[in-house]
Amino acid sequence: MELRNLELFLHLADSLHFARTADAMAVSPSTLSRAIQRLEQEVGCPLFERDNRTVQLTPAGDRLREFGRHLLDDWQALRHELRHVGEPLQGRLRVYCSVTASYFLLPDILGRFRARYPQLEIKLETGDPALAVDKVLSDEAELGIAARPDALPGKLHFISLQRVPLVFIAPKSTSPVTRWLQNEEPDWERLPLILSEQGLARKRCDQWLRNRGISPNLYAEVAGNEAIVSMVALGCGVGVVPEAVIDHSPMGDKVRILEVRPALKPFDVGLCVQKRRLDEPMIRAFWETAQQRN
Ligand SMILES: CC(=O)[C@](C)(O)C(=O)O
Repeated sequence: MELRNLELFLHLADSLHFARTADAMAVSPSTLSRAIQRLEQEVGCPLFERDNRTVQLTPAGDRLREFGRHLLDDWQALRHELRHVGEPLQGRLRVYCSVTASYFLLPDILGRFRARYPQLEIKLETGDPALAVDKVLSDEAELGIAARPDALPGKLHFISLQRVPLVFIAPKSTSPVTRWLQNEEPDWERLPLILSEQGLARKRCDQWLRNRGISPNLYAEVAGNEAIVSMVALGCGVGVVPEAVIDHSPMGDKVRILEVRPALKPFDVGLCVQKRRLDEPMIRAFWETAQQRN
């Protein structure tokens, strides 16, 4: 079956008027008649009932019309898809994450992504991971690495990459805070605390303190977890950070994890993107590369 004949047939099935279809499809009336006859031979039955004044579809014609529309739609879609296969994706993708995430979660995804799409430019912004979800929602970044919020905004897609415990840390060496840590139970009301200024870690810690009726002695509020490790290592106080931040900190061996009960709820760290932007080829390509990891 010739696709061109099918196209002529579909037009005629709508117009039910030979001269109009011949005109609209820029063929002579005899070419149109031959095309329809040919299709009728191929399907083995009449597609139209014609008399001198009217043209009507037969039930077989009706079926062929339905089939033909799907076929042509699929064909168009396939052609569109194939035309872009092999074309290298180009453009710029903005990714936002913490410095820590750029050490341990991003290289694996980014490495595979770069190998596949070398033409794409990645613009990486690092900062407080508490801002990652907002950066993505406000279109300041296409992708972000964040701890999964307790209530994930409906507009966001999230893939988990790693579970990361959220822990209290204290300086290893003797420091002014040591005296508040000598008893089995730290003196929570005196102990200087170094916390994130915002975000999930802060929320979980505030909740933990509240549940135990502790009014904390807040020493510093810090943007980004990396600096919390540094301040704790210097002996300024006790902090709360995701464990991965200690593992990748140059000061990591100068702090120790405090066993607390109940433990803080761990982070589910992953990649987020706006659902509505997943149709964009670059974003989709990154997303698929990230997903293949799991
Ligand atoms: C949320 C996140 O990206 C990390 C790895 O936990 C962090 O940097 O704090």
